[in-house]
This record gives sequence, C-alpha cells and structure tokens, in this order.
Amino acid sequence: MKTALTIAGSDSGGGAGIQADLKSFSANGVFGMSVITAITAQNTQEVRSVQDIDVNIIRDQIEAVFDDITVDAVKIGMLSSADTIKTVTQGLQKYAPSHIVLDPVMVSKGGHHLLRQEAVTSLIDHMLPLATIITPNIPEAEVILGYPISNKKDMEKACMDMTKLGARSVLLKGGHMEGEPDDLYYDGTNFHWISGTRIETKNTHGTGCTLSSAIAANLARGFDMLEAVKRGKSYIHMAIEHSLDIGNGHGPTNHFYDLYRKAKMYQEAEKTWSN
Ligand SMILES: Nc1ncnc2c1ncn2[C@@H]1O[C@H](COP(=O)(O)OP(=O)(O)OP(=O)(O)O)[C@@H](O)[C@H]1O
Ligand SMILES: Cc1ncc(CO)c(N)n1
Repeated sequence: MKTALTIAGSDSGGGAGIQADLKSFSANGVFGMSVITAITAQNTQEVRSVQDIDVNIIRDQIEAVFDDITVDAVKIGMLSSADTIKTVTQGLQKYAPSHIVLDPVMVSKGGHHLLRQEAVTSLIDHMLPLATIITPNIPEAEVILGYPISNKKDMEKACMDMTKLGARSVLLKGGHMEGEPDDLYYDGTNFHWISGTRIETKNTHGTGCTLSSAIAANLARGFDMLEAVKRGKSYIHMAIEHSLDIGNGHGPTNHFYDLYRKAKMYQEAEKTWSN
C-alpha cells in the first residue's frame, strides 16, 4: 500500500489539521502517518489555545518515520513558528521525498493565527522552494505576495509569482472569491481552471486540509499532478456536499460518504453478478 505523511497541527475537534488529513488519506486509499507540529485546543467554533511541540520531538518524529518507512508523499499544514519551519525544512532536505504538498495554513476560520506573523518570511524563503505544489486560499496568497487578488486575471499573476518564489506548481483556491469556487492550477507553464459549484453550507471546517491531503494521497498513488488535483477537487466537493452538522459552529467535511457510496456500488454490483 502507498503511504502519505502529514506534518501539521492537531485539531482536538477532529475537523481540520492532522485529524482531517488522516481521514482524507484513508478515504483516498493510502496509509496515513503523522508528524505533529502543534496541539490546538479547538472545536467547530474557535481555537482556544495552542502549544507548539518542541522542535527536537518534531525532528525525531520525522526521522522515526523516514528511517523506517517509505513515504510516497508529504502534506504540510500548520507550522506555527520559524523554528518549526527550520526543523521541518531540514528534515525534508535530508530525506527529499518525491512529492511535497504545501498548504500554507495561516489563520483559522475564527481568526486565530496558526502561523506567527513573523514566521511568514521563513515560510516563503525556506518552505516554498521545497513545495511540489502550494495550495493557498486567496487571503494566504495575498499575504505571501503582498498585493490584493480580486479577479481571475489577478489569480493568474499570483500563480506565476508564487512559482517565481520557488514553488514548482500552484493550486490557488477560489473558495473565498464571490461566485463559484473555481480554483486555478498552474503547472509552471500552463493554466488549468478547475471549476467548482458552490454548496450553501456553514460546514466548511477543514476544507483546505481535506483537499491538500487528498491531492497528496493521489500523488502517492502515482497519478500525475493535474489528475491528483482534479481528484482532490471532486473529493472535496463530495466531502462538503455531505458535510456533517457536528458542533455548533462550522461543522466538518465528511470522509465517510465516499466509502459508503463505494460500498453501496459494490453491493449493487454484487447483486448483478449473483443474478
Ligand atoms: N461552499 C463551497 N462549495 C464548494 N466548494 C467549496 C466551497 N468552499 C470552498 N470550496 C472549495 O474547497 C476547497 C478548499 O478551499 P478553501 O478556500 O475553503 O480552503 P481554505 O480556506 O484553505 O480552508 P481552511 O479553512 O481549511 O483553511 C477549494 O477547492 C474550494 O474551491
Ligand atoms: C490544526 C489546524 N490546522 C489547520 C487549520 C486550518 O483549517 C485549523 N483550523 N487547525
């Protein structure tokens, strides 16, 4: 079985971070592993507190996994601090995994900073050049580039500028724009609009984590980047369409619906075989 590793923060509420990543890995058919960078006391409504994990333990987790297990793809989420970024960067340089999906997590839906503002430069200087793909939402891309992104033309320029900063490819998510949630994938040469249809729901906690992990899982399985992005997009659409009314705030995406749907299809197919 192919494997994927998430290097990210823990969300006690289970909807985002490491918890979403591992669920998305399983549903997308790979064996998931984790390096925890920070622990958040979080639910569907708010982030109450954060404790960064000691960088020695972060380094040890990375080494423990890579020294023993083949890692087919890595997904990176919450990195918290410049020290954490340095440690993770050193680990990735040492083991050089083939696929690194960088979700540049900065602020939670409730406005809590998950990356210290002074660490943004470290993320740009040290982490971006290692990314096979970076998957920012519009506000994150605006912070990285330092200018506003208001329309599709701006999105194209932003993608090109992020590759100039070193990312090999970019998926700029349009979920925060008005209208349909169309994402723009730029492979360094060509643009591909990955169109979406907006689902009216408040349950969008962990959508970015779910999508980036689905992309990492599909890269681990051997699909090329465009196919992995398309599969990721159809997975996140389904996971939002069937999102769960758990908690009183933004409920989580649904990682079980796809498995349930496949099981049902299998049962139907089995009936036709036995007839
Ligand atoms: N209401 C929606 N209906 C359909 N698709 C959506 C909706 N909201 C976001 N998406 C899609 O979900 C994916 C995740 O995008 P989004 O912009 O929400 O990530 P994010 O802001 O990084 O999430 P997070 O809050 O987890 O950090 C993108 O493909 C986006 O287009
Ligand atoms: C731990 C964690 N990672 C990422 C996000 C972004 O959704 C979050 N809310 N919490």
